[in-house]
Amino acid sequence: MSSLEVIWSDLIRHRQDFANFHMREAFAQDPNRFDRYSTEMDGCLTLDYSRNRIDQKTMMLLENLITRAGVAERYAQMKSGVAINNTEGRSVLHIALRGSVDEDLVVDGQPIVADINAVKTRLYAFAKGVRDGSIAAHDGQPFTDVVNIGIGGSDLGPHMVARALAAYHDGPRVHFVSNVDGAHMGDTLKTLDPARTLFLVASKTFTTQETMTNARAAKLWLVAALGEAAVGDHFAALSTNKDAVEAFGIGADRMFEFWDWVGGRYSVWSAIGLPVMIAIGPDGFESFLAGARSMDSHFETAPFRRNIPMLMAALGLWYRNIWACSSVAVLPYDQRLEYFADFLQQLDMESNGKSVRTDGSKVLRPTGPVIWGAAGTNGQHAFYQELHQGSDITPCEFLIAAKPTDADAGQHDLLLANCLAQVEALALGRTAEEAKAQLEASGKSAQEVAALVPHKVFAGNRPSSLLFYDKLTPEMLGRLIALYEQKVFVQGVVWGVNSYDQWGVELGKELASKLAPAVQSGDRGDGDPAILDRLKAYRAL
Ligand SMILES: O=P(O)(O)OC[C@H]1O[C@](O)(CO)[C@@H](O)[C@@H]1O
Repeated sequence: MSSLEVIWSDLIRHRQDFANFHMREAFAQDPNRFDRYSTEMDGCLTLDYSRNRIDQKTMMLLENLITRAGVAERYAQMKSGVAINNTEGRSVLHIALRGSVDEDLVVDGQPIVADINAVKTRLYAFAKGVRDGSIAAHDGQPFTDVVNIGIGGSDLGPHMVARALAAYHDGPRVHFVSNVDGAHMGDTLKTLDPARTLFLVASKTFTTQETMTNARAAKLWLVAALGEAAVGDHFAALSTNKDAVEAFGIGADRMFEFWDWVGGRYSVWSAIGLPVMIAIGPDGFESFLAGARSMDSHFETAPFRRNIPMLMAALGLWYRNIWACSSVAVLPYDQRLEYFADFLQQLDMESNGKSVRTDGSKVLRPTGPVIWGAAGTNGQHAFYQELHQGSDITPCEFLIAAKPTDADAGQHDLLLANCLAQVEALALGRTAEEAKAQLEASGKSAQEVAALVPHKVFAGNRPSSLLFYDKLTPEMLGRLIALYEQKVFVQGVVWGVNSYDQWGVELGKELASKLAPAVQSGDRGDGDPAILDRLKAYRAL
């Protein structure tokens, strides 16, 4: 058995030590449990993981697992430009976009830091121009609205970030259209004036069916109102595919490139961040990058028990592989992080939702869990019932700021109280005695008490971690995203998968492209007859 498998076996055996574990007793017996199982970074971000089914031995075994899996070695390879995305023969260097690699790093013969800086200079100049009106619409007047057309990594990152940083917007309004459902574009355009609207076509490949269809729809809408001559002024492209951008009719001066070594779901730090640059300005974007850079350096240098991404990855492995938890709930108590779980869904599930290892052999144990969640307190009134009393155990990751971004009328105190109450309730639960006492105090008869007690008992002992941050600034958001990117990296290395390809998305894309002409023309073509017959039936409706 390999040394890694020995640690896995130790972890499986160690689970039995928790047969009688309850967080209630763990806290009662150890007044220092919070100090023992929490850590902070730069005085602005704390991870409290004390409400988990863990003890010192768990943490020691998980640290061994991560060390033996070669996480540090893999990260060194990633940083030096080794093509760790082996199925696509690509380096993985999104960390370079935030300045976390050597200045003189050369990839495929190119000094990439110089390339990054050159494109960033152009992006910032463009963003500034759009913001101050020096880059104007066809009629010479400033743009008031910017529509980003993209999907997946070319939408989720910038959309989530733009929403999260709403308090810092001082540029034109930004909108995001992703779905090929015409209602998405239609509803967005209804609110806009073509003369004042700039479109950013965001697509790494510039071939994605949804994005190209939506981009053509936007072009038709614009041309119908302003004429063909306006297209050059009202469109820009964010892509790695120069030829396709030119073929669409967007000039080289309006194309902002990025590179094959930036994965779609890791691309918000690149030209794909242009809508954010326009909304909050280049200085704000620099802070966003700086936050991510500080998380990268923390990840590389902090010892395991103080390393926030490592600890979160370790806990995820513990629950996924030893406790067979199939999902993780991400619960930001921050309305502006309402798209955070959607973003993490792609980041985590497209990265680690894999069944084969980098060498093509089958994975040995379950990999990436389902990631889901919603902003608190709304989630409390939707799915928390299941979190507290459902038959599955779902580890929860809570996020909350110490301070609100805007002054409020005391709402933030209530938000914080709700968040802490949930964390507490999940961990401690409510015993039958407590439920009984409460019911008796409310004047219920003995019969009613007996009938209600089973429903009022909360088992507790439900795991959660809490990320407590100072304030949702661009800098903090950069830290949080990089934290999750690094967490996903660590788990991918331990499972032995390639976290940077996404072949699982391809089959559906291929079939949709094949079926599209048949749907459009009604012709059976060479598609699956069963599907085509069903299409005919739909059409007849
Ligand atoms: O930026 P593109 O090339 O349009 O791709 C969009 C998205 O499509 C995917 O390939 C699959 O959803 C993602 O990895 C990517 O972020």
